[in-house]
Amino acid sequence: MAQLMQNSLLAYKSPMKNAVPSFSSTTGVPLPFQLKPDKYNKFNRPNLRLTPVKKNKVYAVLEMDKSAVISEPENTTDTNNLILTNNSLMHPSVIEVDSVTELDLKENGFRSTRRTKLVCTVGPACCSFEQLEALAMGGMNVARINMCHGTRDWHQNVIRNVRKLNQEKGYAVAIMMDTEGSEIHMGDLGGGAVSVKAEDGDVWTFSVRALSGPLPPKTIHVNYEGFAEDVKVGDELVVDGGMARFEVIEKQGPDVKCQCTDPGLLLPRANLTFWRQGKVVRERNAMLPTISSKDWLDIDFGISEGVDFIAISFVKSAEVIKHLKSYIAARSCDGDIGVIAKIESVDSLKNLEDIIRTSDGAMVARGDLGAQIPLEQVPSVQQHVVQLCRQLNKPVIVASQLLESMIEYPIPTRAEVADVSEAIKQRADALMLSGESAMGQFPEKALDVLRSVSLRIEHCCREEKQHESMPLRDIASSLEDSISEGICNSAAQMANKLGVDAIFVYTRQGHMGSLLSRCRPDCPIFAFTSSTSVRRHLNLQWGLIPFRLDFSDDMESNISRTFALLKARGMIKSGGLVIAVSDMLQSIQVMNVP
Ligand SMILES: Nc1ncnc2c1ncn2[C@@H]1O[C@H](COP(=O)(O)OP(=O)(O)O)[C@@H](O)[C@H]1O
Ligand SMILES: C=C(OP(=O)(O)O)C(=O)O
Ligand SMILES: [K+]
Ligand SMILES: [Mg+2]
Repeated sequence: MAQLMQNSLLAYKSPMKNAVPSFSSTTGVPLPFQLKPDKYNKFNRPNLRLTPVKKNKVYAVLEMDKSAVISEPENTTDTNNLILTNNSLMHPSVIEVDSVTELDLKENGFRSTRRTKLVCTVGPACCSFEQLEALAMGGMNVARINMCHGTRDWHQNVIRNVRKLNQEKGYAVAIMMDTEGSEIHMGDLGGGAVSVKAEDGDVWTFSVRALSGPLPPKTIHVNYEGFAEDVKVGDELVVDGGMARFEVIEKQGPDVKCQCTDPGLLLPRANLTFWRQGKVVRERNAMLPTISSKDWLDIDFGISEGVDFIAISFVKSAEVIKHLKSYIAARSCDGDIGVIAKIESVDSLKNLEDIIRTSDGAMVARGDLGAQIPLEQVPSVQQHVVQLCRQLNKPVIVASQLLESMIEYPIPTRAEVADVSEAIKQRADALMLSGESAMGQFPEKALDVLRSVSLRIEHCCREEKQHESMPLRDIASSLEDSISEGICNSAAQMANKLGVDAIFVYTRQGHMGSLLSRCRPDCPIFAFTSSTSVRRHLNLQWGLIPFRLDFSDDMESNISRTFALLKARGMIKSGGLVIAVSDMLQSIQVMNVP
């Protein structure tokens, strides 16, 4: 017995009337089972749909609406048996794509698909399988887990839920693990409180003592041992970039007494910075390793769980990224975990280009960044990082406070919508939700705002031909890379000039896919890869619609097969103009969908 999964596609090869329909794959590997006549007898049965294709050797494609069980033949000489030789039966389908993308392509046509990718931080408000599925349906491309919070068991459960979603529903949601980093932060609040109010004039104790049991009132634990020695009376203590402020009034050994000068809410594990004469103080804490010993354990956990990306907090230099990348290469079996540098400190800005060049992507982590540089500089730093990442062909995420008010309210402020629009106009690869999805009241609504604003703004930019045509630097370091780069740049240029409907890219490692995404062409890019892991990685990049598909070195047959498979599922229509490129055949093909 073999299980035919929902949406399985079978290529139907026997056009003869009343003949035994035989099924084959391009690989032609026979499977050791057959379909009983009564199971397939009538193609108009609700669970089988036959779409004629009449192209090359594929005459039709069968689509399963429901799962079906195929049994071993009772009599192998029975010529009425349907011979299934399609290896795709072992996968959910020949071409793997999730139902949301499929429906979007069917209903809206492929030109109107969303180009900006969406990252959701997973927290208590969205961690169940059903909640994660709702986010995937709402457009989540990447799920981020923040190792600052929660236990490893909790995170493991989230990772498994996302993986199940991908396996069972065809999604390619990537998992990004974000490290805690070793900057100074507060501990959990006493009694499991979600927040406490610091009132104006109140005196609080910030202590580095290991406080066991319930915390005394108005006491906060600080994770960095040198804290009590490094601060001075008169220093300003800023919580979470200004959510509350204190002035250091007295030092008592491990305890630091501080008076609240700006009342506000204290949240568990909020970041702390201390300022002296208008500058962030970087005493010994500047010497703390970027990756703490706890972070290394989390990284080992991430590697063993097979996360797709690891985001490193408070990166100061390219060295740490290099180190982590070689650590991962030595330990992970397929070595395909991308390292994302979080740009959130003064030090990261000093070494920006080196850091980005060494990483597999970057995040403009505006939360902590805004606590380390004057707030009015954050927008220009964001724009600079976004542009630099595009030049260096690294995906970039704009993060933090995009829809902060939606933690509590079902609609965003107009200013938040304007901020989101600006990031979309800058053509960042991805936008990220933090507290909005992790612990807010309206995770799905917040995601929906990002989705609908992205669609709207992208559409406007295309209509008004508003986007800048950024001259792209040459980045290739070998002749082969140079050829790939040239092909992608030209293909994107042609696509814009000819007004093609889509670019198809057959990309084994994802490199050609990302080079095309870097050009930010007017049309969407259908990226076909045989690797499920590459497919997830491509899901962080602007404009790419990643499909999993087995393909051969024969581009002619790859393309006609892709057309047949996509047409059979209504994802493309005859007559559309397509440009195809691949990393096997160094050429650009322009053709109409037959
Ligand atoms: N795994 C988790 N468990 C509990 N709470 C979480 C978790 N992840 C995120 N949160 C909550 O969501 C808020 C926003 O998430 P995030 O921006 O990632 O963290 P932070 O505010 O620490 O920078 C956190 O402050 C925390 O309250
Ligand atoms: C994304 C950020 O990092 P975290 O949420 O881990 O502090 C940030 O600081 O903006
Ligand atoms: K973090
Ligand atoms: Mg941060």
